[in-house]
Amino acid sequence: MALIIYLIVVGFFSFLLVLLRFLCCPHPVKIPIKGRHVFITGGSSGIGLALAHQAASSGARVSILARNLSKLQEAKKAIRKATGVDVTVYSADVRDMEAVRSAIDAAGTIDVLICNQGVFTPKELLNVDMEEVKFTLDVNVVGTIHLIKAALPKMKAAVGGLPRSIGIMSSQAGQVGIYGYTAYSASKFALRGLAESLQQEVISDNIHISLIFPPDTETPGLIEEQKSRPEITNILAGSSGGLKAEDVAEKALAGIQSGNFIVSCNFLGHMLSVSTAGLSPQRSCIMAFIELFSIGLMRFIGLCFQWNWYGVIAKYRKEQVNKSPVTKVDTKKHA
Ligand SMILES: NC(=O)C1=CN([C@@H]2O[C@H](COP(=O)(O)OP(=O)(O)OC[C@H]3O[C@@H](n4cnc5c(N)ncnc54)[C@H](OP(=O)(O)O)[C@@H]3O)[C@@H](O)[C@H]2O)C=CC1
Ligand SMILES: CCCCCCCCCCCCCCCC(=O)[C@@H](N)CO
Repeated sequence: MALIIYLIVVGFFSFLLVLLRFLCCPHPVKIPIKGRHVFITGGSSGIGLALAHQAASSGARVSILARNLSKLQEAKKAIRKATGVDVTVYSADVRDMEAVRSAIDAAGTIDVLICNQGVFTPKELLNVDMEEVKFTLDVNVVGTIHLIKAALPKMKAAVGGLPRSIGIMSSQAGQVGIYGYTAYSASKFALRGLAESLQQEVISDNIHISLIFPPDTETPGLIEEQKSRPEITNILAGSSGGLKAEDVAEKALAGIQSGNFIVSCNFLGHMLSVSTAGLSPQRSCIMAFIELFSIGLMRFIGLCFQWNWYGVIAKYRKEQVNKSPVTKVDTKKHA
């Protein structure tokens, strides 16, 4: 009897795995980077610089793009010193379509395009002026669209041969909204819509999209951000811990090379990705299997996180009210 139950259970799960393997689209793919052209934006600092180092030491031909030429030259020198590889640098602002187009035309066909540039000014929506909101959306979203539009024709035209990839750097704040990230989260969530639609448009050209979701990562950008980040944002963003730029670069490159659509960088990140899987493509039948059986539990854990976060927000609000005598009197008057 026990043997029969065992066989039924094993048979059911094996059948499910085979079914998922058939269902999961697009199918798994491997994207080699050795000897191929990897073009990284924001490659002069933080995560982009770490990506450039690692791509160069994996034997790729690397190009990096950013605005500041002297920072680019510095990065080039550091990468040459560490790896012996000479990267090509392009100075351009991703907000400027013409500048992007001429950099990408000069670079030649790209095998792996990593749109990693990004800006973040954490502030409550009422404290951020429209200039800053538009700047964030322009660099993070419109800039990424400029890059892809400029690179895609040549990537598509290179028919046959090895698969190509477009990596897009989102953030865990592109999977869940976080206090203080109204503009930033809007920009990072936008990249998901872009990535999901684009994957359908380019799959027939053997081009594969990876969307990367890092937690707080030690970079010059984060140091700058932390000078003015609201305390509540610090606490909420801190829920996912922190990583070094090298670790994020390693996860991102591994995810790109495995052709994963969603690339998470730490354990909570994997949980976050399962709980926000939605209708995004899933190439791995094993991951689909895990999602199928754990999404309910992840939703429960997610609700616990929200409970904790709303508690933090309420506590800070109360402290603020207590600190300000005027508000205190006002509250009493209205009670
Ligand atoms: N650090 C973190 O905690 C996290 C970061 N991320 C994301 O990772 C990416 C990289 O972040 P991080 O390494 O911290 O960033 P940094 O601030 O350290 O570096 C940003 C890079 O982008 C370039 N850049 C900025 N604006 C433009 C522009 N308009 N045109 C071209 N290049 C530009 C910068 O060069 P220059 O100024 O010379 O143009 C620089 O090379 C971003 O998309 C960010 O949102 C996601 C999650 C966490
Ligand atoms: C099952 C549920 C699990 C839930 C886990 C939730 C943890 C979410 C934390 C979100 C952190 C956002 C950090 C953004 C970092 C960033 O992009 C800035 N540093 C700007 O660069």
